[in-house]
Amino acid sequence: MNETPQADSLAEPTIYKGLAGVRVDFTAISKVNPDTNSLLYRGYAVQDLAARCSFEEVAYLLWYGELPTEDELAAFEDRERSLRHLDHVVKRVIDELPTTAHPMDVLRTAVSVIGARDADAADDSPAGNLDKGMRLYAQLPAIVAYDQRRRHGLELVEPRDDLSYSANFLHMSFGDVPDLAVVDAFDVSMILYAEHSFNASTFTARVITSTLSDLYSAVTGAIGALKGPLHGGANEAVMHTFDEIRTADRVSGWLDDALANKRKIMGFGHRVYKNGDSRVPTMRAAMEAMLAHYERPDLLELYLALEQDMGERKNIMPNLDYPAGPAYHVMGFDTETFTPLFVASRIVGWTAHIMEQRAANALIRPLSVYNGAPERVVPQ
Ligand SMILES: CC(=O)SCCNC(=O)CCNC(=O)[C@H](O)C(C)(C)COP(=O)(O)OP(=O)(O)OC[C@H]1O[C@@H](n2cnc3c(N)ncnc32)[C@H](O)[C@@H]1OP(=O)(O)O
Ligand SMILES: O=C([O-])CC(=O)C(=O)O
Repeated sequence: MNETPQADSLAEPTIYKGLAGVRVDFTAISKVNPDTNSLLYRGYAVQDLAARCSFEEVAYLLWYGELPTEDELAAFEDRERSLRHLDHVVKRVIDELPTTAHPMDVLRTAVSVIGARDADAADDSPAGNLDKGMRLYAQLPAIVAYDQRRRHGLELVEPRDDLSYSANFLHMSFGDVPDLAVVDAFDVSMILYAEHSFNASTFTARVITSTLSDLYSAVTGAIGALKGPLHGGANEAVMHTFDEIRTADRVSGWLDDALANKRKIMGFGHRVYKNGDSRVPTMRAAMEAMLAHYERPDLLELYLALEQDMGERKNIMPNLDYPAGPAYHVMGFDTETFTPLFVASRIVGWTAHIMEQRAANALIRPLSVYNGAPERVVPQ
């Protein structure tokens, strides 16, 4: 595991397909430990942060390296609340897009527009990047909420500056603030999704940053990487799976077919965790609270049946997207909005990594082994 590709003999190079098991850099932002099934953000266990902190405190922690004092938190919250309004040009551009466009494409486009309108887009100083990160963190909820509403023929709901990040996100999405239990469960999901070391989308952001490109370019690339169903797109795919299966008694037959057809079961498995995802117990508790709150025992039955059957047949455990999908569903989000919710949270982790990469940069450019046609002569 400590061997690097460079250590291989030139005669017989080893291919690290998918970069599996390769360590490409240090990071001080989070530690994923598959041996202990644990995840630390800046040294703090994620389940403790979810139990005791708000998403705002966790965002501050990931960016600044320490939890905020009371005064620091108040100033941070004030700043976030002051930046919540959807830019009118971004709204106009979104209005030009078909309502059939996938919300991840809308979000990617919106970030591009914000970047192209930022006169300081090229300022990649730590302060400049922190400022851009803060603006995106504050504005992505308005974009996600508005896009969902317009797809349902509903008007934009303006943000409220007397509400927390999560309460305001839900208010902009649904036009009212749900019970505190729902706000808390949503906040927990934001905390759990915020950061996960060198996952594919974060690595994409770091690759783009390594060329000295700007933060907006890195974030649009990361959104593209997160969209795929092997990564963030899995939370959406989990709900499609549930829609397909419909009831718990159909799980076994459905799984027979799916596995016989070599389908990947969305929301299960992980590149790093092989004995269960550190975040699942916390998200599962939040999801169970939501299924009880919205009186959906049928969905819990289906959830448990598929989890059990996958465990027994394949010994593959759920990842964070598995409990997040049904939780977002009962909260009232449409399925296509699930991965944009992931983006709204992960913007914090991505931008922390962009700043870390920028502070100790090396161009990311691995090697490949050519296996195409032998050298030949171009016909005259
Ligand atoms: C927040 C996140 O991004 S978490 C990840 C979200 N993604 C998903 O939920 C998509 C479904 N899961 C998967 O496709 C995979 O588990 C991944 C992509 C997440 C991880 O993949 P890898 O580390 O490359 O594992 P790999 O694909 O090599 O799997 C090893 C074996 O388990 C099988 N396997 C892994 N996950 C699954 C799954 N979800 N369903 C069925 N089989 C699976 C593979 O088919 C493979 O079997 P084989 O050896 O017989 O070919
Ligand atoms: O770490 C990964 O490969 C995927 C993941 O769980 C995440 O990005 O949250």
